[in-house]
Amino acid sequence: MPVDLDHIKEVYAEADCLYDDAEVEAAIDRMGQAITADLANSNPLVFCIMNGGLVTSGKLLTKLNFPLQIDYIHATRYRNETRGGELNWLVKPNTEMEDRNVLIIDDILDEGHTLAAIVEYCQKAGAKSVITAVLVEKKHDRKGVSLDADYIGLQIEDRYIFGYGMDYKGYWRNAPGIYALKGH
Ligand SMILES: O=P(O)(O)OC[C@H]1O[C@H](OP(=O)(O)OP(=O)(O)O)[C@H](O)[C@@H]1O
Ligand code: HPA
Repeated sequence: MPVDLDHIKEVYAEADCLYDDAEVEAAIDRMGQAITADLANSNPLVFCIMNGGLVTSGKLLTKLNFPLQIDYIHATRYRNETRGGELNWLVKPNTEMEDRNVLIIDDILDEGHTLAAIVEYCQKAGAKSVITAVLVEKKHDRKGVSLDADYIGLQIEDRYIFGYGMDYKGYWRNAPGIYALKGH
């Protein structure tokens, strides 16, 4: 079904800004400092989880001023909807991770299924350690798995959010802050 761009624009205009650009940047700075303190000598292999993890990965990686390698994984569970379903692996990792310290970067830990499946995949592929960093963690009691990320930028209330990589119907990943849908 074609997307109604007027609706997409209206959603942005009416959304509540939960964290503005400066607040999100400060959170990414803090994550960068913590990760640097812990991983600077561990030669990590960093996986960006596409698509949502793109913006957080790009911004965070420039704060990690030490030797590391980058690859990506493309897995999706929401497929431009506001409710998740089966995890669909579109691109599995290409870089050998046997005996590597793996750092996974994603935008959001919501019900937890996506991150849990990716962590398990990396562990089975022989990673020495699997460390996780998410820009936001959503607080609610609908967690599908019990999984805490190692680095969390911001805590978010239980609303559907977009911006900084997170989408509403495939749009507004580019929004310069974290916004919640009106009434959700
Ligand atoms: O904790 P969960 O409930 O599993 O949700 C978190 C996942 O959902 C989003 O991905 P999505 O499936 O929307 O794909 P996208 O990254 O392309 O937006 C987000 O980027 C996370 O990867
Ligand atoms: O609240 C959300 N917004 C965007 N993408 C998401 N993926 C899981 N939860 C969300």
